[in-house]
Order: sequence, then structure tokens, then C-alpha cells
Amino acid sequence: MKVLDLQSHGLLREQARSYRYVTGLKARGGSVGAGLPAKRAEQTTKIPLADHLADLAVEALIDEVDLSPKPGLVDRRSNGAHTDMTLALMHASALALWPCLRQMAEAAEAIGGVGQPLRTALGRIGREGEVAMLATTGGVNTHRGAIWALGLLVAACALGPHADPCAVAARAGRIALIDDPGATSEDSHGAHVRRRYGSGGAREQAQLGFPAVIAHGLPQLQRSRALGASETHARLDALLAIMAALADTCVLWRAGPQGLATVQQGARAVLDAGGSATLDGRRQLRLLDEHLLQLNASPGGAADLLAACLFLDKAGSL
Ligand SMILES: CC(C)(COP(=O)(O)OP(=O)(O)OC[C@H]1O[C@@H](n2cnc3c(N)ncnc32)[C@H](O)[C@@H]1O)[C@@H](O)C(=O)NCCC(=O)NCCS
Ligand SMILES: Nc1ncnc2c1ncn2[C@@H]1O[C@H](COP(=O)(O)OP(=O)(O)OP(=O)(O)O)[C@@H](O)[C@H]1O
Repeated sequence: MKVLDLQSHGLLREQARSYRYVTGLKARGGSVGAGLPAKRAEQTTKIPLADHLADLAVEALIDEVDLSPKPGLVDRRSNGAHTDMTLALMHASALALWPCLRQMAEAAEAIGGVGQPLRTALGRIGREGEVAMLATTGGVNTHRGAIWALGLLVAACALGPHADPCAVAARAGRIALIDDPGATSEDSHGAHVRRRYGSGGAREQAQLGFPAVIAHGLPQLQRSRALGASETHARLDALLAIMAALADTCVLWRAGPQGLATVQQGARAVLDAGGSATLDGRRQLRLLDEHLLQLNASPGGAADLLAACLFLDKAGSL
């Protein structure tokens, strides 16, 4: 088992622990420092790589949902176009995914390479993660796409040197290309949209090595930061760059190709106006939010990929 000498990620682990304490959730805790006050545990122990990757992934999910104002999505202001989700529910769901994400990283470390055994293990753990998510949310699909994308990326990071986000995403793509023998042929929204519009959705995005993140989200995040935008504005710009490029099956399911065109063009308009840090950009962003609420559409796939983008951004400095 690889370990990292890190002291900076105690907050999240502490949060997850106190969350479980408050709610009585039965999620598994970290393997180090159990029973110790969290702060002392962080100071005195080395964090296993799998724990650290799960920390980073959950942190990315929480950063994604907290980021505001996001068009159509659940954020700190509102539930966006969602009647069945709240900020608190998204937080609870994100924290409940920690054990699943850690197990995926552990499986990758134990198996040691891309191939059928790893794909089979990730499929099983991912399905268990979906069950844990639905148990936490009372049946609401808060993070299905995120388990998929972050699960693959966490596993890809755990397999080896992980400095370069492109290499990690490409490795995750190679895992996604392998068939999952345990997969059930279910009638998901993604499957419906694939049949109706021929869109490859979350599966194809992963199999291609997450081009919406690597070619759009991450470069935009870095560009906006370099231009002096605040971290919030840089992250909003990254989300918009992903939205402008993505065939998001969440949008296609609720609003069809016309709705997807509105999302992609609206996101592009914000960036063309100078991004979310500018007055013009913010006007365009407000318009886009209004259009999405009228369409009852929400770019859930892009939100998952923003979390993937934030994860890769942080994992790159490991
Ligand atoms: C491949 C997955 C995403 C199922 O995809 P499906 O096409 O059936 O779509 P479904 O509507 O269930 O969910 C897709 C989710 O992905 C997100 N999404 C939508 N469009 C996109 C896109 N273009 N790119 C990326 N993500 C997207 C959305 O949040 C959406 O909710 C996956 O959940 C799966 O197969 N799970 C089974 C367990 C498994 O193998 N887990 C592996 C963990 S690494
Ligand atoms: N901040 C967020 N707000 C809303 N959705 C998000 C957010 N972050 C990620 N998502 C993603 O969006 C998806 C939810 O979208 P949606 O509600 O369209 O899915 P659904 O339950 O399949 O469909 P529907 O609600 O239309 O029946 C989740 O799977 C999740 O991965």
C-alpha cells in the first residue's frame, strides 16, 4: 500500500466523520487514526494514497456543488432545475461516496494494471456505490455520472505516476474501454438518449479519455486563473467551457437537441463575452440560467465533469 506524508487534507476527513456521527450513517471511516481526535491523527499518521485520492475526489464533488452561480444546477443559491435535490442532499451524497472511491483506488493499487480484473472490480464497487448513494438520498440520482467519472480517474491515479492529467485521463479511458461482465442492461436515461439521438454520453466521454475536461475544462481553468480571475470565476468558466463542448445526456433527456443547442450556445456566449468575471459575461450567464429554468434543463453531466476537472487539477500536484 502506497502512503503519502500529508497533513493538509484533514478537514474533509474530519467533516466526513462528524457527518457520519450526526446522521448515524454507516459509511466506513478512514483506516488511519481511527478513534483518535481527527487533528492529532492527521499530524501523526501518513495517509494511504487511496484515502488521499478519495479525499480529493469528495472534495472536488463538494467544490462543484458549492460553486455558485451555476446555470440550472443545484448550488448555494437554489436547487436550479431540480425539484428532488438540495445542497444538503448533494453534500450528504458526496460524503457517502468516500468509501466507494477509496475502495476503487485500493483495488487499482492491489491489481496493479489496466485490464479485465480491474474493470470487473470497478464495476462491482461502482454499483455498490450507486446503492450507497441511493440509500443516502432516498432514491434520488445525485451522483451517478460522478461515480463513473471520478471512479475511473481515482483508479487511474492509483495505478502509478500521476503528475500529468492527460496521462491519467487517457489511462482512465483505457479502463472504460473494457467491458464490464457484471453490467446489467438497464433502461437508464443515458441509454434512452443513446437510442434516440445516437449520443455516446458518459461512457463514450470516458472511453475517449475525457476530452471535455482535457481539451476544454482544464485549459479554461488555467487560462482564467492566468488572466487574474478569482478561483470561483475560473471554475465557473471551466464549467462553461465543458458545457459548450459536451453532448450532455441530462440535457438531451429533458430538453432534446434544441435544449442542448441552447446550453452549448449560451455557455459559449458567456465565454465570448469575457467569461464570468466580467460584467457582460455575468449578464450572459444570468440569461443562460433563465433559459435553462424555462427549459427545465440542467447540465448534470457537465457538473460531473467539472468535479473530474477539479480532481485532476489537484491530483496533478501529488
Ligand atoms: C456508464 C454509466 C455512466 C451509465 O451510463 P448511462 O449511459 O446508462 O447513463 P445514465 O443516464 O445512467 O447516467 C449518466 C450520467 O452521466 C452524466 N453524463 C451525462 N452526459 C454525459 C457526458 N456526455 N459525458 C459525461 N458524463 C455525462 C450525467 O450526470 C448522467 O446522470 C455508469 O453509471 C455505469 O455503467 N455504471 C455501472 C457501474 C460501473 O461500471 N461503475 C464503474 C465505476 S468506475
Ligand atoms: N450540482 C449539481 N446539480 C444537479 N445535478 C448535478 C450536479 N452535480 C452533478 N449533477 C449530475 O446530474 C445528474 C442528475 O441529473 P438529472 O436530474 O437530469 O438526472 P436523472 O435523475 O437521471 O433525471 P431526471 O431528474 O430528469 O429524472 C446526476 O447524476 C449528477 O451526476
